[in-house]
Amino acid sequence: MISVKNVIKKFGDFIAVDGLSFDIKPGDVVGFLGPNGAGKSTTMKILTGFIEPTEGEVRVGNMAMDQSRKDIQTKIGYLPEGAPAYGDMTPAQFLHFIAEVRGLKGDAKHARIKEVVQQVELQDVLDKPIDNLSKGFKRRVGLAQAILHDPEILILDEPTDGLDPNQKHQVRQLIQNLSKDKIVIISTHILEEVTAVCNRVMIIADGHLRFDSTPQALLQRSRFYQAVSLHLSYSADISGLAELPGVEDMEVDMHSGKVTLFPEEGKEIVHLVNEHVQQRKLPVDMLFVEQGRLDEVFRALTLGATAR
Ligand SMILES: Nc1ncnc2c1ncn2[C@@H]1O[C@H](COP(=O)(O)OP(=O)(O)OP(=O)(O)O)[C@@H](O)[C@H]1O
Repeated sequence: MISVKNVIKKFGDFIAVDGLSFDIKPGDVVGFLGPNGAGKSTTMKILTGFIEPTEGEVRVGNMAMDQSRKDIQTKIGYLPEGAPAYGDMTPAQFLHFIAEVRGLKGDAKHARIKEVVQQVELQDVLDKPIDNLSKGFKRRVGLAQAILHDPEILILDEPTDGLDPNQKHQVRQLIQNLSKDKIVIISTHILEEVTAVCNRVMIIADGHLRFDSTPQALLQRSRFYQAVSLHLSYSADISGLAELPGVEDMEVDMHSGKVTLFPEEGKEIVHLVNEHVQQRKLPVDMLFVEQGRLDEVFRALTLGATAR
């Protein structure tokens, strides 16, 4: 369990993190979202003991960060922003070095390195200097060092940044395949990543926590949640759709022929809409229930946050 109480971080007069408090329990895979400069990386650095908060307390289990930093850090794997590494080393050398720092030895060390190299697919670049690798491969080296000692807590600052779509998918699978009693905290700008891998979302803006719940609860805040969209192949009288019980609003895009029906809160309208379409023989070639739009909710929650 990670416990954060009233954490404030100031850089001079500037307040980067402003009174954060939350608990994270084993099994939580937290998506940490926020606009640029919101304080995500700063918070992650505080959670790893990499920098100290100006005020407040971080505890991991029964240990306080300011008293047991080294012991806590043995439990944490951390992928910092940009994945710094020793650029003149090869991934093979770097991972051996990190494995030793993490206390792995002998056969166990070799077996674990081999396993991790396969997991993040580094086989082809093991003997090239890290400096010469592409951004995506550098990121994978960073990820490999973070998971090498199979930590209880994994803190990943934009883990899929710079990866191609296949690698993004693979990293998400890797996170999903981690044992279920770990704590994983991932910062990302990719909103869909959160619904793909996380069971909890925290949104910060201006150093404040603006949202802390499930991805589903985030989607439910969207005006589009459970809305029904349909597409007409040619124009027809659709006025009756807006009159259906449970329909609060209707929007029509004349250009594309797309019609969206917004339900009253908590109402499920798809069956009635479908029935109406059949009865009136409306020329509908596509009809689907919207899942909610994360970008819209994110904007609403972080609106007014200053760019920092
Ligand atoms: N060492 C530092 N000295 C001064 N200001 C800092 C320092 N580190 C971070 N900041 C400032 O604190 C604020 C929060 O930065 P942080 O890197 O935590 O944001 P972030 O949410 O991770 O942003 P991004 O999404 O752009 O990575 C920013 O305004 C940043 O410029």
